[in-house]
Amino acid sequence: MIGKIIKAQKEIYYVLANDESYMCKARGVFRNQNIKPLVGDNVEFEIREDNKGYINNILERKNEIKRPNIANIDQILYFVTIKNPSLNLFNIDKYLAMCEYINIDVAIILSKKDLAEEKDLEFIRMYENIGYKLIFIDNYNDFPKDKIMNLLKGKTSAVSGSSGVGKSTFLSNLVDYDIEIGSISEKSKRGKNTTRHIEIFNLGKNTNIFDTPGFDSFDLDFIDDEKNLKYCFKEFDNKSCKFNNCNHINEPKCKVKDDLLNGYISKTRYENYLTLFDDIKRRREKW
Ligand SMILES: Nc1nc2c(ncn2[C@@H]2O[C@H](COP(=O)(O)OP(=O)(O)OP(=O)(O)O)[C@@H](O)[C@H]2O)c(=O)[nH]1
Ligand SMILES: [Zn+2]
Repeated sequence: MIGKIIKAQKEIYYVLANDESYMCKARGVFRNQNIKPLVGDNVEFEIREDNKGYINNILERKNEIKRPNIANIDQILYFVTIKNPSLNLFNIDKYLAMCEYINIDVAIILSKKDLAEEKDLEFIRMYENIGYKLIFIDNYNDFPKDKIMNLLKGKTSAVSGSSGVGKSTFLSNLVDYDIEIGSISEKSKRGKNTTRHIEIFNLGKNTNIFDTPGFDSFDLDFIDDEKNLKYCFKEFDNKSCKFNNCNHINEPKCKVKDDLLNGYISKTRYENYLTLFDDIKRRREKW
């Protein structure tokens, strides 16, 4: 059978297939090859006579991220707030660059919109102009469930963002935590001090969401050469400069700098690009 690992706890993997979940172990051969099945993996498994499940094969991964270590993410919902915690455009641009680099779609969720004033929201609307999906939510008084379900439909999504941006509250608006896992009904043990396992919640046919602790803190160590950063800024036209390897910094006849002067590219985005460029370069040179 083929299914998807929706939860891993110790050495037990819960595999969902045809709306049924099966407890499986990974075959020893994985351990020998130092391969660990991940939550999100699509796998071939079998149920043997003793009613125990065994994962025989892991299907090719579309992608994989660390912290938490999960696989096959179709899209990330990246949570930001204007206040509590306050907006940090540099972190946003860094995060979006990472998503572009590893080629995962990302939608921006502006959470706690009740705490934001209209003028503050302008900064965030800029990302919509660049081409990112953007949804405003208020988890308590104005939760746009239809819009969110529309965004999630048919995909496996993961939630991320800094601590305190409302990720857990968001998930509790979507998911009934009394979920059934095979015959075992489990009350999810969330809360600050409980150890958490990684889990996928099924929200409908082919629609899943990872319940994850978030992975907002990361280094740009994923980009090994600053020359690749320009491809991680969606709105940069990398084809129209005088030099085709233009990094859009000091080169003459640069289309990106023209676009900046004309206001098509935002000043903060461009400045964050320069800072990230230097960070990556400095780290590379230190190696
Ligand atoms: N005003 C307002 N407060 C919210 C909203 N959503 C969540 N909160 C509050 O913000 C605080 C943090 O919410 P959480 O859902 O725990 O945030 P989190 O992103 O899961 O935080 P971590 O678990 O630390 O990663 C809580 O006190 C929530 O009650 C919202 O839409 N508006
Ligand atoms: Zn250029």
